[in-house]
Amino acid sequence: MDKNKIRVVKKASPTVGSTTTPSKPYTSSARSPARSPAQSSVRSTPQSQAPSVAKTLAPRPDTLRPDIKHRLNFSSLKPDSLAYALLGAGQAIAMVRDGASLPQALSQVFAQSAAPAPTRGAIQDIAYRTMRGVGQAEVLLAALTSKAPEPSLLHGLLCCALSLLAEVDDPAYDHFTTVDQAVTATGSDLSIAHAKGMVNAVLRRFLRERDALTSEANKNPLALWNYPVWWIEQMQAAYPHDWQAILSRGNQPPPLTLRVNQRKISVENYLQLLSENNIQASCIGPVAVRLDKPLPVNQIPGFEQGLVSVQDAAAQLAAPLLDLQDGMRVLDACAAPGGKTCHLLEIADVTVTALDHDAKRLQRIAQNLQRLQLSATLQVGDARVGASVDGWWDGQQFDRILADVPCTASGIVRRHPDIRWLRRVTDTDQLATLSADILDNLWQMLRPDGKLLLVTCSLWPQESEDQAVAFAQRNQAIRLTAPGQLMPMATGNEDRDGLFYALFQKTCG
Ligand SMILES: C[S@@+](CC[C@H](N)C(=O)[O-])C[C@H]1O[C@@H](n2cnc3c(N)ncnc32)[C@H](O)[C@@H]1O
Repeated sequence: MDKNKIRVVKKASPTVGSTTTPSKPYTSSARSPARSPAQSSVRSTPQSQAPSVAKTLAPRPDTLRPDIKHRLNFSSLKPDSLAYALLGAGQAIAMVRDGASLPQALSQVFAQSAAPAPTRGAIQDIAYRTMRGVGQAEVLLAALTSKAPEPSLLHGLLCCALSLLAEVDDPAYDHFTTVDQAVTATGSDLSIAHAKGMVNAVLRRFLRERDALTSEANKNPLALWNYPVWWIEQMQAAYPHDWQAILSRGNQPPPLTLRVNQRKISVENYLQLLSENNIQASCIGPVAVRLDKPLPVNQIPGFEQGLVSVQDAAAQLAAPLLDLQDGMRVLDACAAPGGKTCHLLEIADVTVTALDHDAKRLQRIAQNLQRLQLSATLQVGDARVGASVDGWWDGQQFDRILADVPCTASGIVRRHPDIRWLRRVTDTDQLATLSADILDNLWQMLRPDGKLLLVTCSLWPQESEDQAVAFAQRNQAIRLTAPGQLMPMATGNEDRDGLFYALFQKTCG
């Protein structure tokens, strides 16, 4: 085999880009909260310590710069080469530095290339590996170069190569092959070909001096923890005793956890089906099954037939907390892509309205419902309005409301390692204000004695416990038992993201 060909990556991250794809809309809702109230109804009958470096990771503008829109020229590279994958991953990293989410960036890169599936897998894998260590790569790059490499593609490519070279135990790619292929990738694109010599020199020097350079870089918290400094400080303030462990957990690759659809199969029988397909897995929740090794969804037995969905174990707690009875009217108020909507329908014969202000994301609920052969009313609309004349609500109160409100997503960073670089320090308060407006509006839509479940995937108290306390006070809501702040865990069978749950009941009077 050609030594430069992509070999099977040992630690693939197949969950990326799957049904838990992160949400640029979380960000955009914070930045443009004044979206017009809705609109059409879609009915589905479905069926900073080193300032120079910190600056390079500072918040990006929302619009991609022209050099980021640069069309890559893959034509001189073999489609199954590591050089091809490095060029694609480098462009994706450059786009994230410029404000795109990683899944968005990867889909743009894929749209530009005719890469075969294994190369796409490698591009995605390298991009996610890089994202999990991009703070260190940036600090190293600053130490290895006299000025920031330009254009962004060159910077992104160097970050990818350095991240792969920084892997000491069981590296994904042979280090000398990585250097050779990074130089080939540089030479293949006219916009960066001039820097071939520099790339070669920087990467070879890193290999020679790796230990010294890495230990020097790690004196900088940006490199050591791989989070923006404001994020580290916010974590220290919120969790003074275990902030280091929480930050470290966020840099680990996530597991692939499935929710077994009990309408179709029992957990026991599904585990048996996996075993018959030589797939090792364990049960980590009432209907949560974690695969020992993540797999692309099209290789998961029964996925297309709706036996299972991809959903983190902590997220699987939402639907059961609502204490559903057959025949109830349920509003899932921030519903897309519909993970929790579908779970509601799997556990009871309820009538669900799934609302989201993002029509495109709403389509993903329709796809999920269809795969699972479930049915809901899909509604484009703003959860902050609805009780008014021009709102989307028909005026009939709901028995149950699920409010999985937009948030910073600070509890799910292991799945979305790009989020921390896309957030701004002001996002937490902005999103908390937006969510408070949503919650107050939804409360009017709940029947007396009805229950509302607040969910966030945040670790910041402003979005979670503080929000719950303030909401209960404003609305005289009764607070019922719920898990509260669940910290991200990855020990034994406790393997979950960091979510927050607060359950409220409306008084009858
Ligand atoms: C945390 S995600 C929901 C995840 C979903 N519940 C699930 O389990 O798959 C938050 C959702 O809120 C939506 N959203 C944000 N602001 C909104 C608003 N004002 N009205 C309705 N939906 C909104 C976003 O588009 C996003 O899809």
